[in-house]
Amino acid sequence: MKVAVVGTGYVGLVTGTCFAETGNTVTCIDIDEKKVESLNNGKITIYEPGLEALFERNIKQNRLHFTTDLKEGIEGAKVIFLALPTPPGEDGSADLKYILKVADDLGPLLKDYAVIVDKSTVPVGTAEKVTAKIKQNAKVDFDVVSNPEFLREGVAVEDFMKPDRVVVGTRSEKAKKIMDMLYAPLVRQGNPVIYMDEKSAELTKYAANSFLATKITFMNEIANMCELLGADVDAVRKGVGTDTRIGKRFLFAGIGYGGSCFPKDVQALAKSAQEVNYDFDILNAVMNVNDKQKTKLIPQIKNYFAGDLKGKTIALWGLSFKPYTDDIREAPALYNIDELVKAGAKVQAYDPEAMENVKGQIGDKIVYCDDQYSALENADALLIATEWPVFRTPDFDRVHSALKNKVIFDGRNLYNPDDMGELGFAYYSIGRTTING
Ligand SMILES: NC(=O)C1=CN([C@@H]2O[C@H](COP(=O)(O)OP(=O)(O)OC[C@H]3O[C@@H](n4cnc5c(N)ncnc54)[C@H](O)[C@@H]3O)[C@@H](O)[C@H]2O)C=CC1
Ligand SMILES: O=C(O)[C@H]1O[C@H](OP(=O)(O)OP(=O)(O)OC[C@H]2O[C@@H](n3ccc(=O)[nH]c3=O)[C@H](O)[C@@H]2O)[C@H](O)[C@@H](O)[C@@H]1O
Repeated sequence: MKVAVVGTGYVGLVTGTCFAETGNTVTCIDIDEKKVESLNNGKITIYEPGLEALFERNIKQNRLHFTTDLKEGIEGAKVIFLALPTPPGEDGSADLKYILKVADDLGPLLKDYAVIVDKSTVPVGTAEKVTAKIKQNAKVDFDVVSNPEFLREGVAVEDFMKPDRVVVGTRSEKAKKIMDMLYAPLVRQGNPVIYMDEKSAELTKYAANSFLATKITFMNEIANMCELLGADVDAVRKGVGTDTRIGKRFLFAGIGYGGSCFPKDVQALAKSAQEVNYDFDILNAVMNVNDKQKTKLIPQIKNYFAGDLKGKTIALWGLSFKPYTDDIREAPALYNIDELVKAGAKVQAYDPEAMENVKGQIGDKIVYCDDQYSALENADALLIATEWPVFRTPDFDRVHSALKNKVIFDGRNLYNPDDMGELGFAYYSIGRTTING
C-alpha cells in the first residue's frame, strides 16, 4: 500500500519506517528542510534504539522516501497520517494549528479517495474539525480517522511493531477495511485493533496517558508518605504491584514524570474538562504533585549544605526525561538545573545521549562532561536524574574518591540504601531510608 506520513518527528519517523518495514511504500513529509535533507542523505534525525537499522534497510529497498513537498509526498497514497505537533497553547489546551494548517493544505491536493489519519494526540472533536477543513476544498471523497499512538520513546520500534492494541476511531466501513489491511502485520499475534467512534478514540489517548501519569503520581505520594512513616516504597511497590488488578508497571517512584506527552496531555485533558464545565479534580492534583516532585531533592541538597549552595559544584547524571532517549522535553533534570543554578551552584552534567539537545536549549548554563566520572571531578555531591543503565553499577570506589562530600542524591532509586551506607556514602533517595553517612 502507498502511505504518506505528514510530520517526520518521533512519531512520524517511527510510523513511516515501521510501515515501510511491513512492505508498504512510504513517503514522509516535513517542512523542516534540514531534517528532510539529513534523512535523504541517510542520516537519521532521532536517537531511537533499533530504528536506524530499519531506516537504512527500507531506504535501500526503495520503500522509504522523504520530501518537503506535500503534493509530491501524498501522490497516490491511500492512507495519509498526520503526525504533527500538538503543543500546549497559552491556556494549556492542545494547539491544533499544525494539524488544521495541513488539513487546509490537503483539501485541494487530494486526487482520489484517501484515509486521513489523526495520529497526533488531539482533543475530542478534532476529527470533525479536520474533516470540515479538508471538505472546504476537496473534490474527492475521503475519511478522517482517529488512530492515536501509544508508543513510548526509547522502545518505540518495539511498541509500534508489537502494540498491546491499536485504537481506530471511525464509522466508515471503507476506512476500516484499509486500516485493517495496514495493521494486520502488527496485530498478528492476537493483540486487537479496537474500533470505536472518532470521539471515543480521541479520548482514549488522553485517558491512557492521564491514567499512567496518575498511577506514577500516586506512587510518588506513597513514597513521600513512606519517608514520613519510615516505610520503604520499593517494598510497597512490590506488595501492591503483584495484585493483577493494579499491575507491576508504572509504579516506580522518582522525581516525577516528564517528557513531551504526559505533562502536556494531562494539562490538555484538564483544559478539555474545564471547557465542558467539569472539575476533573484528580488531574489538577496530579499536576500539582508532579510539579513539586520534580525538584523534591533540592531542599535536601540545600539542607545537606546548611542552606548554602553558593560555590558548590553538583555533578548531575542524566539529562533526558528518561533513559534510551535524547529527548529533554519537560525533563525533571532541567528543573533541577534551574534550581541549583539559581541557588548559586555550578552543575557538571553527563548524559549518554541528551547533551547536544541540552546545550542547544540552555547553552553554557552548565558544564558538559565527557563521561560520568569527569562530571564528578571537584564535585561536592552527585545528583541522579535519569536511570540510564550505565549509572546503575558504577565504579563506586571512583565515585567515592572523586566526590568532595561522599553524598549521593538519587532521584531514580538506583541503589540499595544499606549498600550505599556500607560503601561510605550519605544517600538520599525517594521514599526509602535516608543514609546520613
Ligand atoms: N513523542 C512521542 O513519544 C509520542 C507523541 N505522540 C503525539 O504525536 C504527535 C507528534 O509528536 P512528536 O512526533 O513527538 O513531535 P515532533 O515535534 O517530534 O515532530 C513533529 C514534526 O512535524 C513537523 N511539522 C510541523 N508542521 C508541519 C507541516 N505543516 N508539514 C509537515 N511537517 C510539519 C515538524 O517539523 C516535526 O518534524 C503529538 O501530538 C504527540 O502528542 C503520541 C505518542 C507518542
Ligand atoms: O503519548 C506519548 O507520547 C507517550 O507517553 C508515554 O511515553 P513516554 O513519554 O515516551 O515515556 P514513559 O516511559 O511513559 O515515561 C514518561 C515519564 O514517566 C516517568 N515514569 C515512568 C514510569 C514509572 O514507573 N515512573 C516514572 O516516573 C519516566 O521517568 C518519564 O519521565 C506513554 O507511556 C506512551 O504510551 C505514550 O504513547
